[in-house]
Amino acid sequence: MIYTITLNPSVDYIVQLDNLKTGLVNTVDQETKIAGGKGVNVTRVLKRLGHQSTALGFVGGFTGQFIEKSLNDEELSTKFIHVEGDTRINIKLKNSEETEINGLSPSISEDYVDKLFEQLSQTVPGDLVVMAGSVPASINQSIYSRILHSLPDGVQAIVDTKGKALEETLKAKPFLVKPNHHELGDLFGVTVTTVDDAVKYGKKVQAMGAENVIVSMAGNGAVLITQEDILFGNVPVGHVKNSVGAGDSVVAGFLSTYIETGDLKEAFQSGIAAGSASAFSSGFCTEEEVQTLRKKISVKPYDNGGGQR
Ligand SMILES: Nc1ncnc2c1ncn2[C@@H]1O[C@H](COP(=O)(O)OP(=O)(O)O)[C@@H](O)[C@H]1O
Ligand SMILES: O=P(O)(O)OC[C@H]1O[C@](O)(COP(=O)(O)O)[C@@H](O)[C@@H]1O
Repeated sequence: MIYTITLNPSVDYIVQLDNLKTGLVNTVDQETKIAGGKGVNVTRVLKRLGHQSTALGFVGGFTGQFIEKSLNDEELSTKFIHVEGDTRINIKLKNSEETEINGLSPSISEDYVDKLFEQLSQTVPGDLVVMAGSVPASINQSIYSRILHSLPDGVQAIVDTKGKALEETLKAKPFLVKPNHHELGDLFGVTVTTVDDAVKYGKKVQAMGAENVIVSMAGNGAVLITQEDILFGNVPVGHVKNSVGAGDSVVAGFLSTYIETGDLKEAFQSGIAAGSASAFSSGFCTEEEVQTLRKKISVKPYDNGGGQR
């Protein structure tokens, strides 16, 4: 079984507003409301790539109902824990740049966290757990690490988070983490701009405990650091329509091929393809789009001396 955990899901309110005038009344040009949050998006994309998973996490209020209904309409399996308060709304404002305003999550009491641990006690060796997204302020930032320690041997865990939650997670030795270059830089108080930087700081993340590390660098390619190799993959050229969920698609694309082949390099290639396919579409990637883009990506050993900067 595959489980995704979204402690902090969201209703993503994605608006196109080409000519924003601050301090005045604006009317959006286009809008979409979508059930989001990192683990939720991983469950969604996994299904598109032919893999069933169950979305776990906390939802509450009218926004929580919207998320559950949307996912059930998409025939995705969910076992959310219902909390008091409204699940947050995240505004994604698109014009010549993308501005994000993420809402506050509801307060989640320890009883609900205990319920999540109860659900996870059902996991068995061979299962995969994806923990993705921020940790609500009311929950200790070490929760992913606690979850990792609670899982039976033989359950592999992928963690996609940032800041303190990422730092804490590494101590519990996850199978894979996927920071983007901003999140990687923030962890060390530096700016990561080049592939060399991504490799340098990605290796530090590995030394801090992650077995494998993917550093995604938006349009500048991605790096995979495994126990044996350091690989670089280009991203295909295309028009980015909506990058919300592109990183989550990398995780889903990777996982989907990893389950099928057990091959990290193949999985990495699919991850990039899924990320770009989602970025190039107004919603999320389809399997066909991923297969098409996959052929345009070459994954090569990172060459310290050569032209991948
Ligand atoms: N300009 C782009 N061209 C092609 N692919 C892109 C572009 N921007 C993002 N992507 C795809 O989305 C993935 C994730 O983007 P990134 O910005 O690194 O992460 P996140 O969405 O987590 O912030 C990239 O690895 C790539 O596959
Ligand atoms: O939990 P966080 O880190 O605040 O992120 C939540 C946001 O990330 C998303 O999952 C999108 O993530 P990516 O663009 O990185 O794939 C949105 O659906 C959501 O609004």
